Amino acid sequence: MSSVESAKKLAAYRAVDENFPPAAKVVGIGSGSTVIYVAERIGQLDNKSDFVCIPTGFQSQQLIIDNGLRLGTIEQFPHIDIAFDGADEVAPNLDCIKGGGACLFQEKLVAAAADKFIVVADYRKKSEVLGRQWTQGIPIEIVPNAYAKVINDLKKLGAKKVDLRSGGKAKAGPVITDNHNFLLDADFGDVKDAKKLHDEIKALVGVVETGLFTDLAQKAYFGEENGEVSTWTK
Ligand SMILES: O=C[C@H](O)[C@H](O)[C@H](O)COP(=O)(O)O
Repeated sequence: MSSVESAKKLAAYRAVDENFPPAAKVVGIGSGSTVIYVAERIGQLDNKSDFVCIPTGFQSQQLIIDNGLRLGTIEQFPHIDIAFDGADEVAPNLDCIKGGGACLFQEKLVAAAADKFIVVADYRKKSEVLGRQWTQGIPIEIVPNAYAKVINDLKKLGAKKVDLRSGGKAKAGPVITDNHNFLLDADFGDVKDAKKLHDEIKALVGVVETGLFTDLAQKAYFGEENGEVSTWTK
């Protein structure tokens, strides 16, 4: 296993071991490559028939099923005890950039419904200022036919570059999210006030949600290159 992969696993296992409430009834499962290990660890619990897991997208749903966990929906269980998720970049105040894997809307829905939101990541995600490590831009989910207007709006707000995320070799044309929307990646450089920028972007007609997660995470676990785990707490 590479050092990055083992860092992800260490962070995920430690986060579950230290935070999973014994009496949990509803648990949010995020998306991405780090959360794979969260689902794996939760799947090793003896009491896994005692709680349901709420996914944040298609991949997350598969993780829940593949690890023998009970699947529920956010419509059935709008109050979540604890949610675990990865991040593309994390600032010391626990503001995050998320959505590198196109799952940001359902991730934010689950995080906002959770009493406790725990971030798991490897050492590359720590950042003094958002926008410095994750340089491809802030992921923004938009209604498809609004893309040209929202690109213009984002440039007026100060974005240096805005890309409509493409499917690359896997799909000609834009990435389609689990909610059948498009994604923009907007490069604002250093993000000094994530809440303010989120509010400005969210106010644009056509924007569904932004990948700026502010005031949501209570603790972040980082797997380090040397095999240790460090934490940041709000
Ligand atoms: O859309 C994807 C999510 O926000 C992921 O949680 C994020 O991209 C981090 O993923 P990974 O754990 O693979 O770095």
